[in-house]
Amino acid sequence: MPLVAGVDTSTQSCKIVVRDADTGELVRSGSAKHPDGTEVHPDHWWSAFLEAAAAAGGLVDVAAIAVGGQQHGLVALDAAGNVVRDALLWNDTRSAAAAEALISELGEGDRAAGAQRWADVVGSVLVASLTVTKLRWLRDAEPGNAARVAAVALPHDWLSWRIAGYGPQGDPSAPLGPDLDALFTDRSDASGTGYYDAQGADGAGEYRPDLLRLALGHDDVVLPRVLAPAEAGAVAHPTIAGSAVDGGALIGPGAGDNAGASLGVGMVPGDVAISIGTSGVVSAVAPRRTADGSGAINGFADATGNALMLAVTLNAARVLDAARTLLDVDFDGLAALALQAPAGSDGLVLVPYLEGERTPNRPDATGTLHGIRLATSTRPHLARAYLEGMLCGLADGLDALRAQGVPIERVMLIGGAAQSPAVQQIAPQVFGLPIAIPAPGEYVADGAARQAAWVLAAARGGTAAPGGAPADVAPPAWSTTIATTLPADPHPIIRDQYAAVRDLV
Ligand SMILES: Nc1ncnc2c1ncn2[C@@H]1O[C@H](COP(=O)(O)OP(=O)(O)O)[C@@H](O)[C@H]1O
Ligand SMILES: O=C(CO)[C@@H](O)[C@H](O)COP(=O)(O)O
Repeated sequence: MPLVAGVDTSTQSCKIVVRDADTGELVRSGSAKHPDGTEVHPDHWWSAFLEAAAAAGGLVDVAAIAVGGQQHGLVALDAAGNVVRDALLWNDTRSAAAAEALISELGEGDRAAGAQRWADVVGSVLVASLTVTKLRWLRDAEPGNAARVAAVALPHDWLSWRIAGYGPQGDPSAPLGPDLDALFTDRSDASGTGYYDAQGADGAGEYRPDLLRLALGHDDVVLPRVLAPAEAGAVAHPTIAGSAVDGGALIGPGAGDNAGASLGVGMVPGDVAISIGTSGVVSAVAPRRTADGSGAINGFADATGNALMLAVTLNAARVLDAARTLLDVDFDGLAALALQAPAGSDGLVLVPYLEGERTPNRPDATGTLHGIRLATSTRPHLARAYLEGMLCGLADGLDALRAQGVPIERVMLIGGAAQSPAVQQIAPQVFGLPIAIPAPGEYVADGAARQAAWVLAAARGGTAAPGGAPADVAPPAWSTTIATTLPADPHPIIRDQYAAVRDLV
């Protein structure tokens, strides 16, 4: 019974699951919080990882480990392996103007042409979330830091590198030192940078140094090696994981968190996952990505060789956190209040752009509460309006997927807020579709663990560690338990009144 570990270094926390590689059975788990904010020193991710590993009973006995993580965050390293500044996260909107500038430059002044060109080349129209826009912001706002950039990594790449024992020069927790060439990543996270074409080089994927140079002003930069789906990138340093296992613990390529979740719940074409975590994500796998010039759909890669289409909102679980603070209730209290008000909340509508918005691209927008009257000035109406507004943003994402011709046969609801009974009751009303809710779990970490088991199987098959994913070793067939299936319960009024207000913002 070999054990594998999966890590989710997400926006709000680090979660680790240890599973049986053969059966997928959960053996133990742990988690630790990340600090708030859209700008974070990566050392916090490292200490949260160590704390979560300790809470999970340690990692000495795992034979393989893989890391899923929040996408897009800019981890810019200097030649000594130090970060040149705190990492700018996916939900930091300061690079919105940089995104517009890069779009215009690729379109030679024609925004629509530029937007389509970015979508054609890297799968996505640029918004402030994407790493490439943060590099342009750095070039313009902090030229000294931009000049010092010797490598650009993403949160999951950086954490995998640290687990392998690399890190800043002189740091006792990084015995192998700052070898930048040892950085590695996978297609899914690389595809969210804005300088990686997941379908280029005859489908194998390739970096676009020309786009990196356009953004940063130089391309004298190490980029993490992009591994094949079941390829080991390194062996974990024995002080961190695998010391009790022959040969040490293999480190898998890892994944962007949404690709990790897709692997964790076992998504196939026709499945759509709606994740309500810090981000709201509507995602679907497909054989090839679309190139949506409207920008609503990001054409990323998944962790198995397919494409992963995503519509992402900045305002999801934290909208509900804000409602809890406002109404001074806990999770159950918020759900109970929301379910006391009728569908449509008697016309009270929240457009929930509490942190600006990414889809639609309104980085500077603020939220709006519309339709407030004496009769709707109640705690239940307010609670329900917050829930409905947040879900309407995701329903727009579903429409955008449909508009790209992505088939929607089964919808699964995941992420922290999917556990809310009010979300579970109101989501089928807003989406108008039946919804499957997997048993509560950490699906990004589970996907990473499944990848680790895949890497282990491939290595034992003798063909994939390191050097390439063998076509003959499939991901282990772990099953996902669907805890609840909810029938469609369409209440069109909710989306109709939201649509009437959304564009007034
Ligand atoms: N029962 C619940 N009702 C509503 N929100 C919840 C509930 N449980 C957790 N959450 C919210 O889910 C979020 C964390 O979800 P998660 O998917 O772990 O996020 P992330 O991966 O972005 O860190 C937090 O904002 C938390 O408040
Ligand atoms: O920006 C995206 C995807 O494009 C987000 O999904 C981030 O990857 C953050 O994820 P969570 O921490 O909310 O899970």
